[in-house]
Amino acid sequence: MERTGVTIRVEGLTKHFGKVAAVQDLSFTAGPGVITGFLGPNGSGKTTTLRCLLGLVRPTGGEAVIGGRPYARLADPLRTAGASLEASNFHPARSGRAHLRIQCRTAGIPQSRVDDVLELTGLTDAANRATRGYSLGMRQRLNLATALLGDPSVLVLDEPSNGLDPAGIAWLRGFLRRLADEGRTVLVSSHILSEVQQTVDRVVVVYRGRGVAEGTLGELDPEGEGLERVFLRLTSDTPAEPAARTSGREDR
Ligand SMILES: Nc1ncnc2c1ncn2[C@@H]1O[C@H](COP(=O)(O)OP(=O)(O)OP(=O)(O)O)[C@@H](O)[C@H]1O
Repeated sequence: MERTGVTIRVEGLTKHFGKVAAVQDLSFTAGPGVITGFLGPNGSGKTTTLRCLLGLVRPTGGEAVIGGRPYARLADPLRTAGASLEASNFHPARSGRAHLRIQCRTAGIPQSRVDDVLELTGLTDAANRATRGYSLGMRQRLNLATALLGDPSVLVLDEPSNGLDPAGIAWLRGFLRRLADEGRTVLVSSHILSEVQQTVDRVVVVYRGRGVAEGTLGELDPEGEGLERVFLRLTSDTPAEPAARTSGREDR
């Protein structure tokens, strides 16, 4: 299917929760056909940024837009951007299939998509089981299936590998690659660079709410010192990076 690329753009994004500066003047882009890793340690503002992008949290300043518009002003939001944020609370007695059917009905998406996304995410065999019996990995797959219902051009996935076993992580890698190869924009958050280094093309690294690096993996590690070391250096209090040195402190 021919897709027109849709770019994610975050510009000067700032979000304060009371005295906590969760995100501070963060700017980056994520473009079509590319998997962008959004990386940072716990509490560095990743989820808050993704929530701003999806219109779930109102920024204190700056903007986060999809195809030039805030999520709330997209003409066809579910067909433009699909999201999976943290492990959702599915109704425990409802089957995966029933959950997806309800989502379709609510969003005006044809029910025929349910079987498509079950197949795509490898959940067909478990589709009629109640979600209370789903493992964390199966819940992640159901989250992904839900995000894909509208066949969106943009996918925003918060820690999608959480709960997946090694085979599941390998599957996710190939799956995200296919989605990007179809021309979609894929933004994936993670705690650890080494975890996603085989999956992503580019990374945006945040620390204490601020952007500290953006580029391809090669650009981030020109000296070949190892991505794990680069990540730890960028996201520690060692005064190596100006952005890290000037960032505010907040408590979890
Ligand atoms: N609703 C909220 N109210 C108050 N503080 C919040 C709220 N949401 C997030 N924070 C704070 O903002 C900071 C950034 O949190 P956020 O969840 O965005 O980080 P994260 O990088 O996604 O972390 P993790 O990897 O642990 O999920 C943290 O200090 C967190 O405690």
